[in-house]
Amino acid sequence: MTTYKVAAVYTNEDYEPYATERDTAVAQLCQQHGATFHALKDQVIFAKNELLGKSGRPSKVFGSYRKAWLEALRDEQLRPYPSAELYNASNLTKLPNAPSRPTLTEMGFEEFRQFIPSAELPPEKLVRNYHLTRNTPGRVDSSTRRSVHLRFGTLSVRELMRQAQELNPKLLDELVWRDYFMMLLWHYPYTATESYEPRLRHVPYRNNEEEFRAWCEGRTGYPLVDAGMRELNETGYMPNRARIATAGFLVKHLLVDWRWGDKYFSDKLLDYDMSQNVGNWQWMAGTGVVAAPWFRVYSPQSQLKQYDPDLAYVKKWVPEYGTSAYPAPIVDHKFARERAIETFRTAYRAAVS
Ligand SMILES: Cc1cc2nc3c(=O)[nH]c(=O)nc-3n(C[C@H](O)[C@H](O)[C@H](O)COP(=O)(O)OP(=O)(O)OC[C@H]3O[C@@H](n4cnc5c(N)ncnc54)[C@H](O)[C@@H]3O)c2cc1C
Repeated sequence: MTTYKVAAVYTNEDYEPYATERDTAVAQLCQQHGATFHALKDQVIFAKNELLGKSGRPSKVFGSYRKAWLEALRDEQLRPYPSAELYNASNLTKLPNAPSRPTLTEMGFEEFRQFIPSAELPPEKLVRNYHLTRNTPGRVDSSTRRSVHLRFGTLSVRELMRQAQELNPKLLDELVWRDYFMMLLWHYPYTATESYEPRLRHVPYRNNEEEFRAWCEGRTGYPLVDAGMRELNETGYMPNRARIATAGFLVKHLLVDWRWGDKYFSDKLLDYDMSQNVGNWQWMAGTGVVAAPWFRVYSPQSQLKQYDPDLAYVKKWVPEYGTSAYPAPIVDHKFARERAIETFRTAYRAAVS
């Protein structure tokens, strides 16, 4: 600002609390220097205030939000922006004495070889079958694997939405969830670190560190949970069905605060996105703006039978399953289920009275 005469600053809007604060500070700086500041919509189809309920607040029912989303959708909203054409040498002005762009190493990144799915649109066949395959973590083509690209903007959400709109409404639904959680985080930034549901802010979690470590390392003796955690540790990815199983198990079976799990996922997931992670963790814990009922405790064994009946997923990530090297269950399901319901119920009732 002091070196160049800046007329305007353009950026894409970002809803994370830190980003909101940062952009507010930059906007103020621009104002002080007579430059205009423009934060534009790019990462979502409908921005934070475009689809509010009658009360002027976000709807707390996903079905109502989805209905409004679908009704408001116009073809042009799913058209890709011509950014590749506009971003060319003749459109860019070279600043005299401009500092060179820092390299990734200079920014503190280290090289780490890891599988990254293609940034192209997923194959048509996969998208057509998505509703049939999405809950089978043992298949490599069970879901699109595009979350990391949506996270970093290396695939346009508009293009993926358009493909989903043409080929598979279930996939479109999942992408609408993404818009929804982004909007919720902007309106309720405190939910990044606090339960939305005030009656569940004082659940006496056990937070047993040894059990937490066993969960992190995939040593709980529940194979679907262990497979998910081991895949996460090794690849930085975990299929949605396994995220549900591992998150539910941590909060309900082990009674560990959902924030511990949220933090662990944030350290490990390549597609980590605060709005999606917090939204989903609070959903699983029963504490969110939208949430599964707090008394719902999934059985990890029933989930295994339902979603990995031939053990394809488990065999891939937990090769010692079925041998004496595999640990016994860290806690009995029936006992843990009753303990979780009782703990949550007591906390809930105490907060109400
Ligand atoms: C506890 C927990 C934590 C999660 N943390 C994250 C996270 O940090 N980042 C993240 O992108 N997703 C997160 N998810 C949502 C979901 O698991 C991933 O988006 C999905 O597994 C990514 O794989 P995919 O691209 O193959 O998804 P697909 O099934 O192919 O879905 C396509 C896209 O739809 C969106 N989507 C799918 N499922 C969901 C969902 N449940 N909520 C919101 N959007 C969804 C994602 O953008 C995804 O890339 C989390 C889910 C749970 C249960």
